[in-house]
Amino acid sequence: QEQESESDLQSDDANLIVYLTRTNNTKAVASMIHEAVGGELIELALESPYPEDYESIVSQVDEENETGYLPPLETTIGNIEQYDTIFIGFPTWDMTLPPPMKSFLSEYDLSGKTVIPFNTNGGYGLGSTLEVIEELCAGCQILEAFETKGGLERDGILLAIKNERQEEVEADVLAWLESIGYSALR
Ligand SMILES: Cc1cc2nc3c(=O)[nH]c(=O)nc-3n(C[C@H](O)[C@H](O)[C@H](O)COP(=O)(O)O)c2cc1C
Repeated sequence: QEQESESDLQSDDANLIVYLTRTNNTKAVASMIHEAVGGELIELALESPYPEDYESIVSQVDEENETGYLPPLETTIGNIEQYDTIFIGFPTWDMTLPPPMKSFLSEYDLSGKTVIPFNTNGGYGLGSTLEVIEELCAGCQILEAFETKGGLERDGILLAIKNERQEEVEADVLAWLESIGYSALR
């Protein structure tokens, strides 16, 4: 798999960029970070994918949040100990952290690592995502998060981070990386 060959190529690199995306806005930001800082890029996939239909996913996520259900991940990350820094990317769902990212943080012990959140949302911001990350990530050093407006599936806006918007977000990402102490590799 691509993920494995990437890890071979970049085995010296201690960054992991793991992200969840549905309509590819968060993926666009993940790619920008990857291009800038290198490392391994992994998209989270579920054993049982969410429904395509928007209303159906909204009610499923709502219920998962209420019951605290952690959907099993299909993605496995071998040898997580090798990474010092883990960028975690996610959309805002239901004004909180999406259940699959809760699954990831619950499944892997990231204590002692630097965790760097990044997010896209429909314009309502981070909600309680950072508080949930703090709870699930005891012993992590959590750096300042990146947050930007992506799509708004409710209103039929899917991938919004493209064309001029992509350039705008890229400039913001690079400025943020610099502010948290990363200078871009390229
Ligand atoms: C199930 C679901 C719930 C969402 N809830 C919110 C929300 O509470 N607040 C918000 O600003 N955007 C919300 N959105 C919009 C997404 O955060 C936004 O479109 C984001 O850019 C999607 O990222 P992606 O393209 O990487 O999937 C929601 C989207 C979905 C699919």
